Amino acid sequence: MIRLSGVGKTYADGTVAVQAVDLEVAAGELLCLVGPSGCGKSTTLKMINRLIEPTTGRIEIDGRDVTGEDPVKLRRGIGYVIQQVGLFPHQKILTNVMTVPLLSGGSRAAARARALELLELVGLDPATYADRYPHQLSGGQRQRVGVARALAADPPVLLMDEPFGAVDPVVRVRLQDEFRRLQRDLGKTVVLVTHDIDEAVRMGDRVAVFAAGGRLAQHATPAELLARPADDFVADFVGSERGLRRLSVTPVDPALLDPVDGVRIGDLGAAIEVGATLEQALAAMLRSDRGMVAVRRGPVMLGVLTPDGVHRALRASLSPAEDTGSTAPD
Ligand SMILES: Nc1ncnc2c1ncn2[C@@H]1O[C@H](COP(=O)(O)OP(=O)(O)OP(=O)(O)O)[C@@H](O)[C@H]1O
Repeated sequence: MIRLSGVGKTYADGTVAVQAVDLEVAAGELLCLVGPSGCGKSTTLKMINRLIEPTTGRIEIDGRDVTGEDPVKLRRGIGYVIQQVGLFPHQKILTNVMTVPLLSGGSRAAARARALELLELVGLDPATYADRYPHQLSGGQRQRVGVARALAADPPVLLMDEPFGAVDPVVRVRLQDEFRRLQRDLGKTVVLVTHDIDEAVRMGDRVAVFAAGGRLAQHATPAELLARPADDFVADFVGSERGLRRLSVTPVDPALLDPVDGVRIGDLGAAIEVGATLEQALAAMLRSDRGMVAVRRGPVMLGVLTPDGVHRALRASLSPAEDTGSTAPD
């Protein structure tokens, strides 16, 4: 859906912000751009909606070369969410969300109905919040309005620059989870910039790690990135806790469970649903103080997961080519 081919940006003063980057984002996928300060993440994002013109390369959305399009029209079809939400301070929340549909020529009644629906969708009760002004909201609530406003024109693509940067860690995790659910439900294609590796691996279907000088160091799924960093820079950036982080991005694999037969009911401890991550499985084991946890799909018991099973699941989550530590067949 979005394809960057050899896209680079050198600013007028000679600063190389982005070096020939190749990236693809499939329809409905969420890609996180992550890396240290000044490595070209925002520049890359802004080249997609032509707030910044690339010096080299080509950007396509749905096969259309966007460099040939009218930037204003292009931006109406691409939602944009930034950290300082940029709400109009003297307009009510409802009016703020209605702005884009009105600009696109929709009727007032339709824009209003859509805005009310979106406020509901992002978890802001319209009865309470629609008539408030931005300064009467908390940072997290303003961020939700920013997301509602970006969704108002129903764009297939959303670009987000540190969208949850201004809120405290607890609210941040909640917003991340809620947004991820919303994005999956609505099937939006999202490119999200963050400097936080935890946010990147938590939210991204794929993660692009940028290094100094706008070099794309690695583009991979969170599990691959944490298991096999491409070089020392990425290994350092994902941190020494990457082993632990892998637990939170690796789902429980039903094929790797031990059979439930022969396990005494009293030894089973807690039960988790099959979609859970290994981190949630371990947390359940620790909570129930047992060396295993039952895994079920609805009412059906699939098997039990043990710490050894967790280890096997981590090994199995690597693609065969990457699993250099695997034993040779006998
Ligand atoms: N208008 C400009 N003129 C010259 N250099 C610029 C300009 N805008 C950005 N830069 C430089 O380009 C590089 C990349 O900047 P960019 O904002 O894309 O980085 P970033 O990864 O988003 O950083 P941060 O996480 O700090 O926001 C930086 O070295 C920055 O100083």
